[in-house]
Amino acid sequence: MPADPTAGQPAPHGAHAASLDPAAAGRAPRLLARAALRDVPWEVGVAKPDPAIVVDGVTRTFGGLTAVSVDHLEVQRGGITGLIGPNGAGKTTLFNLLTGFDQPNTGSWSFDGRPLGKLAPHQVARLGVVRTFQLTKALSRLTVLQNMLLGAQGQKGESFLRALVPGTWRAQERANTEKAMDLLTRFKLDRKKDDFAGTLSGGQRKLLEMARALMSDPKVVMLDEPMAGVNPALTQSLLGHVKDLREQGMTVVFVEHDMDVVRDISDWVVVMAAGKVIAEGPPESISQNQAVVDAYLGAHHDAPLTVEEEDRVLAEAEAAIAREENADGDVIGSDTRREEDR
Ligand SMILES: Nc1ncnc2c1ncn2[C@@H]1O[C@H](COP(=O)(O)OP(=O)(O)OP(=O)(O)O)[C@@H](O)[C@H]1O
Repeated sequence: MPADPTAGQPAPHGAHAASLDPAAAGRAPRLLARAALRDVPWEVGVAKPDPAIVVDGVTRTFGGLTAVSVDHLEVQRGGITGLIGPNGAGKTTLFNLLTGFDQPNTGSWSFDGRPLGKLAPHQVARLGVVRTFQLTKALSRLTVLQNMLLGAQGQKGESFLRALVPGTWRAQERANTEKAMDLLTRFKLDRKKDDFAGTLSGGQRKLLEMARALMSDPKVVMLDEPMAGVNPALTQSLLGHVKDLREQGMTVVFVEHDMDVVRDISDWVVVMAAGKVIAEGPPESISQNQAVVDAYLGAHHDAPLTVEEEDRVLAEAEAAIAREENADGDVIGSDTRREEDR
């Protein structure tokens, strides 16, 4: 736990009590984000010094299943927040709700103090919150460049009056194309600009989707499993791009299953299980958290066990076997089970 006297005491929700450490001024955004969160207690629903997104009482049920039930969650501005949890924990559903792709049964949430509930995805995007999808939504029959231009905000050509003044939208179109090409160059997709998106590899599509999300100059970028299905060479490049977003002052929330990736890039980690937030804290706090270990083991662990988890599971199995041996004295039978366990 942090060496902070208030640790263990939940800060009042929505409080902007702590300000950025003045000594941190002039530091890199990564260090600023870490410094801002340094003294935040590792508690579910804890207030952040400068929250960009605040979620209150959001629930979403499908029939009898509660997919999301989040009492209170704050996302620190300018940091990278990793959202993790076993399969079916409610991560994607929460993303869908926060970005207007789904509607909750109850609850509210805001960005920069502005309520976002009931807004359509394009309205949420216009306010500066954009997302990518677990399965990429790049339109295969459009070229890479056309996909990028679809991501641009405020297409002046769409307005009837402006369409009467072609010069206005031509200038806008030129500016958008220039911006798209800059982004494509940054994401090393510029040479593919005229290829159909459908011909790109899985990893290149992920890059395209991230680049397209940036066309609208977002303030918050929500990435749903940006690394899934991406080959190792592109993973490094994608990771670099996610870190870049923070360097440019954006707030990033991303869903990820690979704990090495989560540890590498997150300033803060939020863990969901069965729709609820069950833990939050810096990456180093998460693997020690019993509720998190239990949630993953309960979900039959879709990711490889850590060495500590493996040791714990083996120790528990050995203790159970020893108990059985003591109970019925059937040493030979137990030894057989022991072999099977190995
Ligand atoms: N449209 C839907 N209709 C019915 N049930 C749904 C729907 N969408 C999600 N669910 C259920 O809600 C729960 C949460 O799903 P969700 O996809 O949000 O989990 P997740 O944490 O993103 O999982 P994963 O890591 O596997 O992507 C799951 O039990 C899922 O089956």
